[in-house]
Amino acid sequence: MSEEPLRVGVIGARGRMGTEACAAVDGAADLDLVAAIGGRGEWLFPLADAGAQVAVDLTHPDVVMDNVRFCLDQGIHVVVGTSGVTAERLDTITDWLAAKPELGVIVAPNFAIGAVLLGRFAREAARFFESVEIVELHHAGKADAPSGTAVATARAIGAARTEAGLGDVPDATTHETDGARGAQIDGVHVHSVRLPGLVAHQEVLFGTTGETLTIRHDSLHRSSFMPGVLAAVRAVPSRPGLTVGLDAVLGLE
Ligand SMILES: NC(=O)C1=CN([C@@H]2O[C@H](COP(=O)(O)OP(=O)(O)OC[C@H]3O[C@@H](n4cnc5c(N)ncnc54)[C@H](OP(=O)(O)O)[C@@H]3O)[C@@H](O)[C@H]2O)C=CC1
Ligand SMILES: O=C(O)C1=N[C@H](C(=O)O)C[C@H](O)C1
Repeated sequence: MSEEPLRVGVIGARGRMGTEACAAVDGAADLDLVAAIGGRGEWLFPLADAGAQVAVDLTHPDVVMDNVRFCLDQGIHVVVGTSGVTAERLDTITDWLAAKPELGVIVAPNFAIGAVLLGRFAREAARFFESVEIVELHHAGKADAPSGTAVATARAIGAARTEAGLGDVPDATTHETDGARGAQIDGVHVHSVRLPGLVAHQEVLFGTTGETLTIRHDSLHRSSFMPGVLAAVRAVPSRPGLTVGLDAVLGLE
């Protein structure tokens, strides 16, 4: 006897990612798209009314935490793709989950397999190079800068550098225009480019004496994110607690 399809709701269904995610869920035989919450001004109650078991949040950093809270209160597992989920916010979600031990939340800064691999390769390379900078390039409609992926990558590199006992990256700049060196996240300079025509791209540039290593990932279409979205949706009911990143979901840990 075949299992009942998993009932899934998408929050931010009118958006670029939400539209694509609704189509992907709709096209999966083992998933049932039971609610599509368009965006601003729409109540989340249809998620609960439709009996959604998993909600996918693809909205905006300003509202993502309220959405997660709502879903957990309603007993719904959550897959968060929205950026802006800081370390402090992750702690808050962990606190919420303590009262709902049967529920799972997966926070995925990037659903694309290439981006997940880039994160792993960058972490591995970090200890061998005295310098590193990140350049992230996105479409002009992106609300946040730097991207959530770049923030996660910078943090992972910063942690790997600390673990390896590396000091600050060498930087002799003493005369600069504001912003010329980008943002600094955990000691890593991060530069954000916004251009119509782009989708989502990231380069990590490592440098040491006599050599550089550049690791680049390009999402050329939002379809690149969909296998990761579906994998997270399928995995979250059997992953109680908080999961950050897709590594474990994709069997990479
Ligand atoms: N993890 C990943 O792999 C990926 C993550 N993302 C992230 O997903 C998020 C969405 O991206 P994208 O689809 O491009 O963005 P869009 O702007 O295209 O869509 C955002 C959606 O969220 C809704 N929304 C925005 N603000 C609010 C609000 N204040 N209250 C309720 N709903 C709101 C919008 O509604 P309305 O139509 O009314 O404005 C819209 O439905 C971003 O944070 C982005 O960084 C994107 C790509 C991949
Ligand atoms: O807004 C986007 O488009 C993307 N957002 C995520 C991020 O902030 O890292 C993931 C990907 O880069 C696309």
